[in-house]
Amino acid sequence: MTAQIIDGKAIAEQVRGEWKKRADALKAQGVLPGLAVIIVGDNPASKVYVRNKVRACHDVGLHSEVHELPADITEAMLLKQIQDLNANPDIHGILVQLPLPDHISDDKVLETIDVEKDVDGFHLYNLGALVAGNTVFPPCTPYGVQCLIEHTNIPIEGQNAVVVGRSNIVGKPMALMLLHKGATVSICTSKTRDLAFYTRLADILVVAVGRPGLITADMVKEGAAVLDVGINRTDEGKLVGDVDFESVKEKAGHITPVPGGVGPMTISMLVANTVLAAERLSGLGSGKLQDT
Ligand SMILES: Nc1nc(=O)c2c([nH]1)NC[C@@H]1CN(c3ccc(C(=O)N[C@@H](CCC(=O)O)C(=O)O)cc3)C=[N+]21
Repeated sequence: MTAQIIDGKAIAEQVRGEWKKRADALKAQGVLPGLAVIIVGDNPASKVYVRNKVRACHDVGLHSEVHELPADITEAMLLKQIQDLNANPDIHGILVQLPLPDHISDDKVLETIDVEKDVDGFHLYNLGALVAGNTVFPPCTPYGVQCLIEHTNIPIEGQNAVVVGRSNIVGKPMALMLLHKGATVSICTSKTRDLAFYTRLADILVVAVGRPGLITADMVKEGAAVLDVGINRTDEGKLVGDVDFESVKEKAGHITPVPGGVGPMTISMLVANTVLAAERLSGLGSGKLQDT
């Protein structure tokens, strides 16, 4: 079997179009959805991602602003910036780009963001709401993966889903979202004994570890949907995922490429969450997650 390649870029654009309608409705009522992105230091990859986020906001007609802070900023000063944005009525979404320098506590930063403006969904309250099945803001990357699965009409209910990776921002929320949609979910890590035993069970395989070539064709069930969240830069400067794309695409039913798969969707979901936040804070529009 040769897999259908899931065109994340095209689906991301379609999703952006859907959220643009909701943004336009808000704008017609005098509310311009606004996103503030804080970036600390000069990590080149972070700069690329932030640029993509700003461009997506611009495409949908949202306000966005980037606050570039020096790598040696104190934690207290960063927290003060967040508090100012919490209080700013023109800003509906706040995102602090990770990773942060070692002298700053990620936890403290994420807990300082107003829960209602936490468009990353990384605040402990929002993580807890997700666990309880009462999602406020779904974290953008797993939300994007779910959206890709649903747009491709891949069934979730009753299916075996395997998530490789257990981070708070991708693996764990991903597993919970699939669980809420009725999948039977296994969470593995790169250290799982006989990882292939689990991955071969998967009808839906989501990989978010950050290790190129981790998943090879022999580890994949014929016809499975394979969603690759990995982003790794090779020595030659090429971007690759965690899945050995060339071999796995001959066996899977569906597969996402890197680049052009999950990455662009992550950014569309950030746009979605910013519009949602603006609806909720203004009391206009439904403020509801749409079924993707
Ligand atoms: N607070 C926070 N929120 C995040 O959502 C967040 C973060 N920190 N830190 C880093 C990760 C990573 N991430 C990506 C976003 C877009 C692409 C993306 O646009 N990828 C393109 C290629 C981009 C390129 O050329 O490098 C693609 O896959 O086609 C990738 C990765 C968001 N993250």
